[in-house]
Amino acid sequence: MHLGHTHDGPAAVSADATRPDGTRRALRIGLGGPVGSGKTATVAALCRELRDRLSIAVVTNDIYTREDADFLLNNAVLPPERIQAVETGACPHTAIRDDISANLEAVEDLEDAVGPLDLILVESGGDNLTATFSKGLVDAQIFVIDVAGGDDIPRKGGPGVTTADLLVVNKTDLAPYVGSDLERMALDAEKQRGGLPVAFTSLTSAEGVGPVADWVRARLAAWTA
Ligand SMILES: Nc1nc2c(ncn2[C@@H]2O[C@H](COP(=O)(O)OP(=O)(O)OP(=O)(O)O)[C@@H](O)[C@H]2O)c(=O)[nH]1
Repeated sequence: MHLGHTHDGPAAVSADATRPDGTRRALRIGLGGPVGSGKTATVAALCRELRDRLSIAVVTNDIYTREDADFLLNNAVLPPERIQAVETGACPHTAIRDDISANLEAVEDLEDAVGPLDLILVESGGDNLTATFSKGLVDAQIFVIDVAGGDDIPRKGGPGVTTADLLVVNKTDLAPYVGSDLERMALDAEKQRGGLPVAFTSLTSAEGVGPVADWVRARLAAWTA
């Protein structure tokens, strides 16, 4: 399936935006990034920020468990029927890039069960810097790294850092404690990404996810335009 997706920013939309019944399907946004960078925390914060105005569902990917889904359920960020867990049983990036069938099924099941939906967030299992989503699964992707992973990660590059539609550098509150230089991270990210956006976040406060929520709103506006 070719979705005609590009990295040109909010104007980029997929070619097959309609469901078999002719209604517009939800915008699908993937969140990937290294283990522990804050993907689940970002998903939870986005749901809290956007759920009053948008119809949202989430697909989580874990290797052998449903820990991320359980975290979202326990924190009641969405009703249980809006959260689906995929157990990848193997390298997490396989399920989001190579054999996306389980994830596609989860996305379509959610749309059938609780649709119509505006937005589906697909959270990848934690992986390394090379994990990216198939464009057959998501319309746009967010790559989440954190300052505690080292301030040289943007400089090192890799497909997540260089090509994700939005790069999130999370846990800025920890920068003074781990000696990370945020300005250097911003400059390196800018150099690596050729103008694609970067958001610095700290999810220790409720409004910390603001820049990511704004970016999602802009994508959604382009999607529904
Ligand atoms: N100090 C601080 N801690 C954070 C922030 N965001 C997330 N955390 C914490 O970092 C830890 C990992 O966050 P998760 O959201 O589970 O990370 P993840 O990327 O989903 O992890 P995996 O799914 O295991 O790959 C948790 O203890 C969070 O509470 C932040 O902005 N600042």
